Amino acid sequence: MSVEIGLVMGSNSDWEVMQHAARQLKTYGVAFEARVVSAHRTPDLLYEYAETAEARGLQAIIAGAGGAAHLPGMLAAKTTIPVLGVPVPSKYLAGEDSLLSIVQMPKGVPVATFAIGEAGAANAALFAIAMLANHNPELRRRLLEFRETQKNTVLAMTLPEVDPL
Ligand SMILES: Nc1c(C(=O)O)ncn1[C@@H]1O[C@H](COP(=O)(O)O)[C@@H](O)[C@H]1O
Repeated sequence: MSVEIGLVMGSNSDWEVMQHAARQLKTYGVAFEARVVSAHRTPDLLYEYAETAEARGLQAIIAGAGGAAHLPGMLAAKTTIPVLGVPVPSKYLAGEDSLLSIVQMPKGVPVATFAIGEAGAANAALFAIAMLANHNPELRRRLLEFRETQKNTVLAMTLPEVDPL
């Protein structure tokens, strides 16, 4: 199966968070490639990655980065393939810097921005899967199945009794 989703991150230190995207994609059997690409440290590679993405058949790029997280925005600047940005928690500012760097794009260069951390990484993958599911009934069926399981998990939740004061 040809690769459909690009999963890129600014450093291998982002993997602990970004693996949650990889695991979702793998669960749904979506072919993806995981790469380290940095706008700051490997700008030429970033250009090459973005410029070849369409020809290589990528349907979306999930890009995670922390701190001055320019990777998603620079990818979006160089390709019209949808870019889904994941703010990776940073050491000193807990990922608020990453979030603001990714979400505050200038008009005309969109990046779909997700939550900070592993929920954002997992949701970016689920969003990419939902995009693919528009043309893939089996993926649509599996997404609905997942939502049903998730709903039943919540409905089965119980809360502890409390003692009176
Ligand atoms: N934000 C970016 C970019 C970029 O946006 O191009 N390249 C690396 N980084 C981020 O720097 C952080 C620290 O990286 P190191 O752990 O390698 O020092 C990572 O969260 C990475 O995403």
